Amino acid sequence: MLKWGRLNVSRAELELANVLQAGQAFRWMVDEATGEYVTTMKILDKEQYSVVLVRQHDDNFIECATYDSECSLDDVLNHMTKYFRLEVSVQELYQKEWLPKDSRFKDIETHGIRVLRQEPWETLVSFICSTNNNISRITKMCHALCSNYGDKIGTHNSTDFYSFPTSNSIYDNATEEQLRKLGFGYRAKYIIETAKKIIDDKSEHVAASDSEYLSNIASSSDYFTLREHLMSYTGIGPKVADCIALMGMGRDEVVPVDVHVERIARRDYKINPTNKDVTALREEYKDLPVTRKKVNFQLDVIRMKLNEQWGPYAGWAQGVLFFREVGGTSGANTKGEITKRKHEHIKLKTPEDNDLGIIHSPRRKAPKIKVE
Ligand SMILES: Nc1nc2[nH]c(O)nc2c(=O)[nH]1
Repeated sequence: MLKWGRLNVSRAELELANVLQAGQAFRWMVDEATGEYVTTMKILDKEQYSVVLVRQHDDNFIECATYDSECSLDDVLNHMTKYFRLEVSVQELYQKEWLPKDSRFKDIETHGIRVLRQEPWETLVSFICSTNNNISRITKMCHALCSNYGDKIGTHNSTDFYSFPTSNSIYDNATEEQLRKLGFGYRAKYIIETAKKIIDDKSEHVAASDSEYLSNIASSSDYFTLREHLMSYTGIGPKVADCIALMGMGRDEVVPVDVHVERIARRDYKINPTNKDVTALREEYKDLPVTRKKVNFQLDVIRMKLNEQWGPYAGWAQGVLFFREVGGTSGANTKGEITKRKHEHIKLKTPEDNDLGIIHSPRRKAPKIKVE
């Protein structure tokens, strides 16, 4: 029998549907009959994964539970408080940080969007999968990694749930050919090479796990050193590195810039990087060889200017605008299907160029894609 515990949080601060399956996290499955979201995670600092459930049947609280009898309800609630970053009030950020600095926020609702604090290793691999990809396919890849190379942790309503595989498990068991067959395309090579490099890095730094190693790097590095390090892995460019820093390492000020954010910056903020801006950045990065090679200087000027515009939680402001810009999302359900759907409470827009491929017309019927 599951025991559910409550976390007091309003829908304005957290709307599960808009946060768990909208481009930040890719392993939550929704049970459409009950509205419960299910995944596996390492509760607090436990080594093992547990099956975790969350639901939101009230406007003022969410409920959380686990099948893991070794975890107390308090452990689950403490863990989920950290995962959802409930110490941060988005309403307060909106009123005190964003609105005073940026009058455009007058017309912007936050829709219960907040930035998650996910496991660094899982975030890193998920965002390697996100390159030139859409949410359906990223979700499918993350589930395929877990069911092929992770450990079975438990079952909920006849659906099996797996751990996210370690770098060792991926490197020892996966081949590039297998990953290609599972639908990873050119990212197959990136994942295997990154797993290998993390294994080498971990052994050099005596870290117990992939995430511990990455957390140590994050906590001892400033933003530029961290990004330089993340971009030293195959398949990680500046946008992916920034997503990992923001959503997997708690770097709240970081603004990932992709086509959507570039469009917002140029269209709504009239940010058009000049040669002078670019030259200044080139000078700043002269001792960062990976950054110099991988960064797109124009986009990096945009990153910097949006960071200045929105302040210490600029990454959260990006999350709100990113969500608004892309308009729709996709997520897995516990029947093993991935379905497209519109965001909660917002109107859909017309798609233009969209590398996440998640804008869709409200009139078009959403296709169902099987998770293998
Ligand atoms: N909030 C954001 N979510 C994302 N998902 C994804 O693939 N990119 C982004 C992003 O830039 N922001």
